[in-house]
Amino acid sequence: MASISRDESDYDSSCSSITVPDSSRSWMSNLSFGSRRSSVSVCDSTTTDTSLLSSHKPHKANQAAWEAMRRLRSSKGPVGLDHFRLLRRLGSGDLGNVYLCQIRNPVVGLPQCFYAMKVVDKEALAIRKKLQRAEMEKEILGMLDHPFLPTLYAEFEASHYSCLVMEFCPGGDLYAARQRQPGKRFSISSAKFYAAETLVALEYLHMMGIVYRDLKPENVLVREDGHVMLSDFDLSLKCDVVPELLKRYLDSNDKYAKCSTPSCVAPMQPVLSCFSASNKRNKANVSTITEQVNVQELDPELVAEPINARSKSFVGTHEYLAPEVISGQGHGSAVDWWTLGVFLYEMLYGRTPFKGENNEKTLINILKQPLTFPKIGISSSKEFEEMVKVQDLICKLLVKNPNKRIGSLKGSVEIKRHEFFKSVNWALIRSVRPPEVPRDLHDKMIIRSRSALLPKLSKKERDEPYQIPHHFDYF
Ligand SMILES: Nc1ncnc2c1ncn2[C@@H]1O[C@H](COP(=O)(O)OP(=O)(O)OP(=O)(O)O)[C@@H](O)[C@H]1O
Repeated sequence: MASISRDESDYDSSCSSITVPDSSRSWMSNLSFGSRRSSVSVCDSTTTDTSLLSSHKPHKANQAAWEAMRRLRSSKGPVGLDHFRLLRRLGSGDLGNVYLCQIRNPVVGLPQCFYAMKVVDKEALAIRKKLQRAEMEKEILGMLDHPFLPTLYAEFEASHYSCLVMEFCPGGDLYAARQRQPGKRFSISSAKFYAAETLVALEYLHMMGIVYRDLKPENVLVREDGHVMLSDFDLSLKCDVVPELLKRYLDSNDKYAKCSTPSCVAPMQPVLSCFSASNKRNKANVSTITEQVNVQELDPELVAEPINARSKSFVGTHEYLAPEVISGQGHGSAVDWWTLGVFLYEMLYGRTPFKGENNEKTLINILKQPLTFPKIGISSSKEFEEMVKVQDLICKLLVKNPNKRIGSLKGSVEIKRHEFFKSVNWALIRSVRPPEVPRDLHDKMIIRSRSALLPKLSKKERDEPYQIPHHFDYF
């Protein structure tokens, strides 16, 4: 599904108009344009800080694609468009086109690697007041260094185009992968795998102060090794995180209570939080709880997620929007836990839980309709047990009140500890064999060549807007 854009951008202060993306179910028209769902955004203000761009990607240190780029940079200086050969278009979105590419002159001693290059027409985006969204995406990509998130290998300008060179995912996205499953539904074990990896990626983003806000199967790409990579950060919210040690008490009802007394450890680094008002309010509430109950002190836990972040932007994808985003009451990292619930539901049941006849009805359903689960065939008692657990988790993720939603107090740890994920070895999740491995399919000649995975550029596509200017050599 394509994301809805009620959009100026999140990062514009002028926020007045509504932008309808060129594909998918739009907020304005309620028309259905196909199987993809578009993202919406209507703003609040945030600034960008390009000084955060990082050139260190420790987890890529031994990777040929990273090394090739490093050697290219050291032999030729700053990387530019001339150093790449664009092979074909992989896809396009609201901001630009993404191309498959290779380094033009292979680096001696290294295999020829594929990259994905996102090309954004800055002039066109400036007219559509979406330039800051693209800038924010670039800034966020530059910060990331995680196995389930894209690596930004290089970024440069070419004429009025901004180009981001990222890791290429040949396995397509999870929306397309779901369509290939029997009944267009993933098995519980496959859904658990994809949800677990996505949760780990969201956890990292939150610790970096990033609220993703646009989780949906279309934005979860599959790498060559079958592990996932979250893509598309143009709707993400970047804010300051204040890591804190949460001193925990077990009250008489065995519920955790958060301490707000001076005995709590001070933030690890002084940061200006734009959300201090809501911080104060939350802390005041908790303080009342701890004073009233009989408590037993437990080991403190580090919480480094933007739990108290608040944005009033209308962003996301209709079927995935959290109630607090629709109502405009202000939202924070809990929106990602809501979308994780919708994501799990869609993977298991082949549809989203609150989908209405049109976008408006979908939004009303999200706010008002209780959550229900369709009946699906269960073949074993083990599967039944798993279904009960995953339904319990989905119920806890799809709590309409964000303050009562799982993850709202301590972030991802609460979700990781849920019974459904009990069998997941979080530390070794990268070593688990994924449900589908594109590389294996390739090796078995089911897919005869790597290019079979990729759409070819038709002449019409070549002539479309956002095209790279003619003087760039494609092939
Ligand atoms: N790293 C990648 N590897 C393979 N394909 C990719 C990669 N990144 C993006 N794509 C493809 O390109 C398409 C457009 O990419 P992307 O979603 O980042 O663009 P966008 O302009 O930000 O889109 P949106 O309208 O969702 O904001 C995706 O749907 C996907 O099919």
